[in-house]
Amino acid sequence: MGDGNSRGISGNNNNSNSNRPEWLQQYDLIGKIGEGTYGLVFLAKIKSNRSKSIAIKKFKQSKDGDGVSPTAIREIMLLREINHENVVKLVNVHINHVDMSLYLAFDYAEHDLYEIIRHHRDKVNQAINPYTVKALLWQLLNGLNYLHSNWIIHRDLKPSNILVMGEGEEQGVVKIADFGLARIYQAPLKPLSENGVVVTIWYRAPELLLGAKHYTSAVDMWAVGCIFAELLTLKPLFQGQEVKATPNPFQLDQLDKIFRVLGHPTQEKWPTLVNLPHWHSDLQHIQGHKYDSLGLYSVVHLSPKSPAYDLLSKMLEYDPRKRITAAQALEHEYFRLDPPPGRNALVPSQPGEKVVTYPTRPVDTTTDFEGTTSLQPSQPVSSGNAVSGSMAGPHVVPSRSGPRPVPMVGVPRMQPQGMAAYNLNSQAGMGGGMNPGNIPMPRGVGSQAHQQQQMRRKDSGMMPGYPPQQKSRRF
Ligand SMILES: Nc1ncnc2c1ncn2[C@@H]1O[C@H](COP(=O)(O)OP(=O)(O)OP(=O)(O)O)[C@@H](O)[C@H]1O
Repeated sequence: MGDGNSRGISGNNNNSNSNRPEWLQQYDLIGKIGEGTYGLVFLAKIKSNRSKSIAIKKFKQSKDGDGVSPTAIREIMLLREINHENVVKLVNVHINHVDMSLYLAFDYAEHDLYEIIRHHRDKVNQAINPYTVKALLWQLLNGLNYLHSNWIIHRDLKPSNILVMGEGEEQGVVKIADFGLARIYQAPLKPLSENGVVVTIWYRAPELLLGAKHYTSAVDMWAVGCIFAELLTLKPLFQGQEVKATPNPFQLDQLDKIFRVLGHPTQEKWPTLVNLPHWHSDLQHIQGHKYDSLGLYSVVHLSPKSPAYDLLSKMLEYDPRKRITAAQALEHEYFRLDPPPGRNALVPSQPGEKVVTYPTRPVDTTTDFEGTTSLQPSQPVSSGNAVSGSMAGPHVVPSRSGPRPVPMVGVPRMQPQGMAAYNLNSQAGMGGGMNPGNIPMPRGVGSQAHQQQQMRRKDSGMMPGYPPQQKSRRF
């Protein structure tokens, strides 16, 4: 760890030369890159290696001010063991012991599927090429197969959680983010959905919507099916409207959207359906209404005989016990046909095919780690401190007066057995204090980025301007 704590979690260890916690001093904060259900995500640079970008996820406190429980910390420590090319690496864990707020530092990825899909739909108005779709899907399944083999169910897979590396050695490599956090969220960190933040239900499996108490890795495969369809059509497959005043987790409109496309689930096809709480409780809407299937193939514009359609329909199988697994999906014929999936998903598959340039992440430089302070852009400083374009995104950060010390007391004494202690000292020097202001930035950039991030959170997916439906194709 950056603080030399071999247990792999940093807390209040202060540098003797400074009253700032050591872990903060490893980073130059660039700005906020996103806001999720549980907190804010920041882009930072490691001071000793400015080509290395880090995404720091700060978990907001719940209204009750609950902190991080030992159980949550144990879960996080386990996540540090996870090591796979298609899963985003958790490189550091920091706890502010004063308010028990939690900071997780991950490897940074420039793109995600939400932005890639949006770029094709709203900017270039053209489908994602078949090779890219296949390579993205294969890598997603590869990472998921690894997580499932390690008994980790993601539970919240959606396009914004599927990251894709930008320029560099790993360009075009998929990284699954936010895995395993659902278990940490459960308690004691309460989701901000209780505070009015929108939580996407579009990728939620029908067994969850119908109140299944025990669920399996099949819930992730349902989400992969929805994402696969969205990569093909550039449009979310099942866009239900979330209703707050409804018995959790029952969402009638979401089920309605699913049933319209796939038809009404039957006990014949899904024998354990009758055991699900909401199948019983809502006789009028769920059992009473008989849906005629629109036909999935007509919605995704695939031939019902195509391997792509075959794979998709196996991912969207109602009965979770019959749904295809990640390991089985990787063996599917779709991946054996031309074009085969590759490591860099963002290169064209055909010679002469146009390379799509995706925009870099907008960075809101007006928000600091506390998530509240408005930073005033001021004098540009020496170019030696400027962030290089490709790594830092299109925007740079305003100067600001100096670091904001986070008081830290007491580190929880964790004794995780057999855990690889990650020593950030090998990557990041500890010299100097946090100095997020040393990077110049044009005025106004931060607020634009903030607006864009807000838009993204509010994006209901019902935006006008979808391109005309793609023609059927077989691949
Ligand atoms: N390691 C990372 N590198 C780059 N961007 C990241 C990284 N992790 C998350 N992000 C981005 O930060 C933003 C917020 O992420 P976060 O996971 O907090 O929320 P979300 O996935 O949008 O929503 P929710 O928390 O409700 O699931 C997203 O745009 C996401 O793509």
